[in-house]
Amino acid sequence: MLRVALPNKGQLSDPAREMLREAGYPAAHSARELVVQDPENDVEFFFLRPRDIAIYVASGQLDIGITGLDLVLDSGVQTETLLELGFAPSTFRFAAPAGTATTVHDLAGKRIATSYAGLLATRLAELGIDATVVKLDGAVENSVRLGVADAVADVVATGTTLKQAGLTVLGEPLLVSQALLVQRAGAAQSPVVDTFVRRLQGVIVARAYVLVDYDIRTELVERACRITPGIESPTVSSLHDSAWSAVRAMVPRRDVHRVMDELYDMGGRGILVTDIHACRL
Ligand SMILES: Nc1ncnc2c1ncn2[C@@H]1O[C@H](COP(=O)(O)OP(=O)(O)OP(=O)(O)O)[C@@H](O)[C@H]1O
Ligand SMILES: O=P(O)(O)OC[C@H]1O[C@H](OP(=O)(O)OP(=O)(O)O)[C@H](O)[C@@H]1O
Ligand SMILES: [Mg+2]
Repeated sequence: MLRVALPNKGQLSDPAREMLREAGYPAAHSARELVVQDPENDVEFFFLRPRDIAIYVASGQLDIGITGLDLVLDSGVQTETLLELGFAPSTFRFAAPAGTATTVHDLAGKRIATSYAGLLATRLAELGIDATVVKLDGAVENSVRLGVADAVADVVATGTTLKQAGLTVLGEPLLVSQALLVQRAGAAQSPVVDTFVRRLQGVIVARAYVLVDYDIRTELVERACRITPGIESPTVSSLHDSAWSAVRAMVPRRDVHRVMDELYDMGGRGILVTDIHACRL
């Protein structure tokens, strides 16, 4: 049975469960449980704190897990990334009250609060900055106002929390992070893991692409296919009126409106866009 670690709370928890539900693992949706069996798929889900997941996976107790890149690096254990999952995008950055520091090197000798002490220590060493790390559990942005630190190193997504705390980012991001599916470094290849990865990959592709169908005059098919090349090659079908053909292709969701405009300008008509619910490429 495949043993999978899932985040039990926090920013990763809901999107991880949603992705697994879309991948055909509805049992993973039972929130607030410690362990959930999914006999149909021969999988056992363990709900764990997000920052502990890399530790369970690296130790070999669990086969694979969903966690964040920042949490993996912070834990200092060795894991292998099987898949970037595309959710919980964030950066890890220094921030300080405006006017108190202009470059990251102004942080030398200062107190920096973080809940990612391992990651921060690594980055400070790489930057050659000698500073005091103040380890906090969360709500790190409050630490400067409350006088326990001079700056913070924290997760920034929209920047709203930093702004509320009156802090300004300093320097470039120390890390760009997102949710990952990880396994133990050096784990042997396993068909059960491969199936799990393929299912999640199917969800990622289904989210990133739409299916576009359109009719085009037959002499324009070649030109139109250059706009919608698809993954392998678009499907071209003949219509009852042989002057026209029908084309079907997968198109990146973010490009779809530009593609529709270009097809329409070229004479494409009956352009239909459909969501993809699941796929295997
Ligand atoms: N506002 C956010 N937007 C997107 N991703 C985020 C955000 N905050 C945290 N993350 C990411 O989510 C993952 C887990 O962080 P989260 O804050 O949920 O866990 P935690 O801090 O260990 O737990 P908790 O906050 O419940 O104590 C990390 O990879 C982090 O980068
Ligand atoms: O840039 P933003 O969109 O404002 O998001 C960033 C905030 O989100 C996370 O907080 P979380 O809700 O996990 O609370 P925590 O600080 O207690 O971990 C993170 O630690 C930041 O505080
Ligand atoms: Mg948090």
